[in-house]
This record gives sequence, structure tokens and C-alpha cells, in this order.
Amino acid sequence: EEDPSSVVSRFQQYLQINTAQPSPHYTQAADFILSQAQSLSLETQTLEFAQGKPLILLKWPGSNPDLPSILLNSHTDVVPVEQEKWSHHPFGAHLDRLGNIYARGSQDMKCVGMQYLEAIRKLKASGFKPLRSVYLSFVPDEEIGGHDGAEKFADSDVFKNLNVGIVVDEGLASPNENYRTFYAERCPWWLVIKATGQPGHGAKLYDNTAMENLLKSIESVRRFRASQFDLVKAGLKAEGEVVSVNMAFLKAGTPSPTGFVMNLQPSEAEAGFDVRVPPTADPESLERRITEEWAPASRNMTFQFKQKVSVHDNFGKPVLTATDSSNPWWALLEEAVRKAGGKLGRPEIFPASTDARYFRQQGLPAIGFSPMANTPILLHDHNEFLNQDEYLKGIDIYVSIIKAYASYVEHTREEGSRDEL
Ligand SMILES: CSCC[C@H](NC=O)C(=O)O
Ligand SMILES: [Zn+2]
Ligand SMILES: [Zn+2]
Repeated sequence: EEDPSSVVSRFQQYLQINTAQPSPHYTQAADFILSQAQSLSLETQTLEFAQGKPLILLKWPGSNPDLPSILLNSHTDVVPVEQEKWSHHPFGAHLDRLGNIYARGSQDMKCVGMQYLEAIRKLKASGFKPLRSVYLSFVPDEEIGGHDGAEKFADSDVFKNLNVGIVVDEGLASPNENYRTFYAERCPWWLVIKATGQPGHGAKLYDNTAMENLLKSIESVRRFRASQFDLVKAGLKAEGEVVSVNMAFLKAGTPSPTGFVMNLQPSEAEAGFDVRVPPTADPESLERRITEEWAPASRNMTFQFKQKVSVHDNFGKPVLTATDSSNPWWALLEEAVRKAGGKLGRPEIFPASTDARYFRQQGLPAIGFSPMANTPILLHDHNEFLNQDEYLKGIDIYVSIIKAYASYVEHTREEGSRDEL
């Protein structure tokens, strides 16, 4: 058994590479991952779907190359930090007396990328030989939508030739003892609504001003938001099962050297909303709500989507991964986690977005999972940290998952028919 401090120190090295958007040090991260891969004798490939944004693809070849392969995905970029609000340097990877490792990316999701590699290190040391090929992808730009990373990768011929059967990607930390798993995610609809109206003197009361028109919409949005939030508060729905709406910006007024002109009612006003739609929701009814209540032309309003991810995949099905017996990978993962001593909660819909959607869009099953139990959810927050014991435990969880996945042989049904994966 290797000294755990060397395992933790490799995690710290990865965390110390500043890959924060909007100018991630991708080359440094790529060099680090490639050096890890070399020490593990994995096959390596560097793909560049966009200049300066390397995607590192590693392969542990299986003994039966005809079987669908396993893809373990992680993103190399992290979100920016407000450095002065951190108690430790966000790229210092400081290990405190409690064993907590502080760094941006410690939860989201450099932990997972390194845990995959460490799990393979352990499996190799134990003499394990995979039947199916195991691929690891380290992708850029997830935090800004993945368009130059996972999206192009999932669309590529390189990807098709990998013959992937199952994708594992990120999940969320769990404040209790149960790990969380995700079978789907909400679709981002980034909505901008714009009102126009009569300009005029700030002292006059009259109808159809841009501000009034916009405020009526905002009131309607807020009522809807409250109705959805109430379902969560009452325990009737999980966070990922309702539509969330949050205002991202408000833009109106006539600028002046000292701020805004105060006695002029502007002729235009705009608001932006981050809307998240569960794949199980009815998109038409939400679209109707937008055209009839949030941005009705009758109130001089228009709207535009800055981003609108479809709730359907390339085959017209809701973008979600089956958690029943039709998907053997799900039960395999659950069993593997339990065998390694982990407990699992009920599968959930991821409230935000991950790269997993690009793989699900191709019709592939993808499971979101980041093995962090008893851990506060600190992704995108100040003082993001992960405890070293939790990190080390997670490696053993992946040892168990990779072993189960890489040796999985589809069982022959009693009728004698073979299930297509
Ligand atoms: C829609 S692309 C943005 C992706 C981002 N992912 C993680 O936070 C998110 O806001 O969910
Ligand atoms: Zn992430
Ligand atoms: Zn993130």
C-alpha cells in the first residue's frame, strides 16, 4: 500500500494549477495529467477541438476491444475566485489540522479526475486486468458551457470510435452519510425579456411605460418562482424536479454623469433570468407561460433565449438515464459503491448543468457521481474544501466501480436473447 500522503500530495499538485475561467492554465494541467498517465502506462491522446483548449484522452485497453467501453469524464477548468474572501489561498491546496484540503476545484471536480487515476493506480498494482477498455477524458471549458470541450468531443468521430457504453461524470457533495447519484439534469434556459413603452416626464402617472410593463412580468415570474419553491419547501418535490427561475440582471434607466437621470421614464427596460427546466417537465407549457405571461406582445414585450438546452435527446426522448433494470450499469454502480462500504441516497436530477448532458444527448447512459459524503456543498463557493479521508475513501469507491464496469459481461436472458447495451 502506498503512503496516503503521496496520494494526497498528487491531488494537491493538480489543485495548485490555476485553471480558473476565464483564462485557465490548460497547458500546465495537460502536462500534469499526461505525466500521471505516463506513470500509469496508459495510452494518451491530446485532442484540440479549439486552439489552446486541450482535451486529454487516456486509455486503459481491455482484453476484449469489441465490447462497449467505459468513459470516466472530468473537467479540468474551475470557476473564478474572490481571493480576498478565502481563508487560505484558493490555489495553495492548504491541508489544515482537520485534514481539510482547501482549493478551488477540490469538490468541482479535480477530486474526481484524480480519484479516477488513483483508482487505476491501485487496480494496476493489484494485478487487475480490464475486459472492457476504460477511457478517461479530461475536458476543458465545462464551467462556460462545454462548447469547445465535451460538446465537440461527444459529436466527434474520435468519440464514436471509442464505442462508449457508459459515461461516468460529476455529481455533488452530500452533507450526510449518503452519496448522491444523478440520472439527469435540468436544462438551462437563459431568458432575456425586454419591455418597451412610452417615455415621458418622471412626475406623470400614465399607462404603458417600459418600467411598468417589465414590472408586471417580474411579478408574474416571482409568483411562479414561489409556487415552484413552495413544492420544494413542502417536501413534495426535490430541487431538481421543479423549474427554478432566478433573476440574473436588470437593465434600465438613462445614465447620467452622476448615476441615472431621475425625472425621465425610460422607453426600454430589460431583465435576464436563469431558468432551469427538468427533463420531465412539459416544455410547451413553460413556453406558453413565457409568451403569454412573462413577455406578452400585448404589453409591448419581446424575449430572447441566450441559451436553451432541449429537454429531448437526438432521438426525441427526454434526456435521462434509466435507473431501472433496462440499464445494467445503474445496478452495477450501486452494488459497487455498497461493496466498497458506501451508502447511497435515491437517484436525483442534477439541479444545474454538467457535461453529462452531451453524452446523454447522444443516447448514451451517463451517471453523475462525486464520492463526497459528510461534506458541505461548496462548489462555486468561497473556501471550497474536501477532507483528505473522504478523498481517499472515494478512490476505493472508484476502484470498486471501475472493477465492476471493466469486467462486466452482459448476462444472457432466460429466453436466450442477448440484451443490446
Ligand atoms: C449552461 S452552461 C453552464 C454550465 C454550468 N455548470 C456548472 O455550474 C451551469 O451553470 O450549470
Ligand atoms: Zn463541475
Ligand atoms: Zn462547476
